[in-house]
This record gives sequence, structure tokens and C-alpha cells, in this order.
Amino acid sequence: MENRKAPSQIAFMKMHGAGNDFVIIDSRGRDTVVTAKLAQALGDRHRGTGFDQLAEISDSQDTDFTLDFWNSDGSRAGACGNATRCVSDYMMHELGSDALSLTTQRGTLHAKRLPDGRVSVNMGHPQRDWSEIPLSHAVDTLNLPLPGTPAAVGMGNPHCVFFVKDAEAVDLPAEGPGIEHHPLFPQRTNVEFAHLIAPDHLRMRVWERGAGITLACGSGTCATVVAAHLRGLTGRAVTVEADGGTLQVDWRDDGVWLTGPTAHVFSGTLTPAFLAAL
Ligand SMILES: N[C@H](CCC[C@H](N)C(=O)O)C(=O)O
Repeated sequence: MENRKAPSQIAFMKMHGAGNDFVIIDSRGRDTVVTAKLAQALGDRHRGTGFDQLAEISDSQDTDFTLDFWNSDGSRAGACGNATRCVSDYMMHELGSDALSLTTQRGTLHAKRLPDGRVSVNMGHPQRDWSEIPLSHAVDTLNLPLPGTPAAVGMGNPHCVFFVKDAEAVDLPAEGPGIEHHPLFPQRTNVEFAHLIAPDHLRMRVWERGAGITLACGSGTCATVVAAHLRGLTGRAVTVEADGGTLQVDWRDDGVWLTGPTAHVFSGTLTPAFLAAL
């Protein structure tokens, strides 16, 4: 195999969707560069760029591109709805198209731009079986045997959804880590707290696996709406108010569609000194 040298400088983009923020590295046409160590160093909000997730674009044979995700603690994430929407927006501009397909750990996903400029992605069908989410053993995934009786839903990554009286009153740093690391979730879990505003409207806050409090979480929003609908709380088309903005979820026959705003904030270059210190 050809042994290509890692580049001495790496270009990146900073983007966000409803305040869920990302650094994107485009590695098309070269070897991939992201490692757990790079993700951790770059994810440091004081000594790096900071981000909720780092996403790396690479070449794909069957779709427009491949996308991989890392959390700010260096761990991998199998899905990231808001980063998928942000990168899709950038790629649709490049392709001069309003629709595309991409490859993630979950398989092929489809994204499109709506006439109002928002970007939608089909996040696929929810995973409801305990072994797929995954949970450590067979339980009723819609009514987990935990205080508060949350629901577990997989969207290519695990989510534990609590329906509470007032999501704004939840102390996320006190409640989140214990659930994230609960033995029922062998790969840890993202944790959502939601309350009903109306049958088509939810308020949700999130503690993300590997990232802590974030201002929004696309896959978590999808999981929350799936759980809310299965519990009989909402319909299948729901507007969700996150701390950082509003997302729309539409659970259709072909999968769970996530829609919302995207923003490209700036582009930059990682210096040789930063890379050498890794
Ligand atoms: N912010 C992302 C989800 C990140 C999930 C990640 N924290 C994990 O370990 O699964 C989203 O928009 O879907």
C-alpha cells in the first residue's frame, strides 16, 4: 500500500445547526486524517477549536461522499443528524444540487434542501429492539426499568428519552452522566429530557454521550419524537424546541426526517505546530 504522509496543515470549517456545533474536515482525495487524539485535542474549547462533534468527509464509491463522526471526548458516534444536515448543505452548494446521498456508519442517507433554505435528512428507521440500540439485556424499550421510566430508541446511536413535567427545570450535569454511563447501556447513551407543549410541539434538552450539554441534537430530536409518538403523546410530525433553536421531525414510512437551519461560521487551517503537538 502506498504510504502517503499526513498533511502538515489541515483545513477545516466551523458549522452549526441550531447551536449544535461542528468542525468539519474534508479529506476527499487523500487519506483520512482524523484520530481519537486529534478529535480530543481539537475538541478542547480552550486549546483547540471546540465542537460538539468533529465530522470528516471522505470519498465514497456509491454516494456523493462518506461522513464519519467523533465526539469531543474522542469517542466515535454512529450518527449525527445536525452535522449531516450542515455538511449536506455545503456539499449541495458544491454539487449545484438540491438533493444528495451520503454514506455513514448506518448506511446510505438522503438529504435535500427545502425552498425555505432549511436542510432535511432522512435519518432512517428507528431501532426499537434492545439488541440494536444496544441495551445490555432484553427489556421493554419503551418503558425502561429505571427511575422516571424513560424510553430507549436507536437512531444509529443510542438515546434514552425521559418525559418530564418541565424540561427546563432539569439539572443536566446532575442527571445526565449517571444515565450516560448506566450499565443498561453498554456503549453509553445520549440522554434527552422532553415535555409536551402540544401534540405537535415538544420542548427538549439534551445531555450527549461524549460531549455533555449541547444546544441541540438531531438524532436525539428524532428519538424523542419516535418515543413521544409511540407513547401516544404526539403525532408523527412534531416541532421540537431545543436550547439552541427549532427542529422539525417527520416520521414517515421511509424513515425519520429531520429538518432545520444550518450555518457555516468560518473556515480555518490547523497549524503545523498544533498537529506536531498531538
Ligand atoms: N449532535 C448529534 C448527535 C451526536 C451523538 C453523539 N453524542 C453520540 O455519541 O451518539 C446529532 O445532531 O444527531
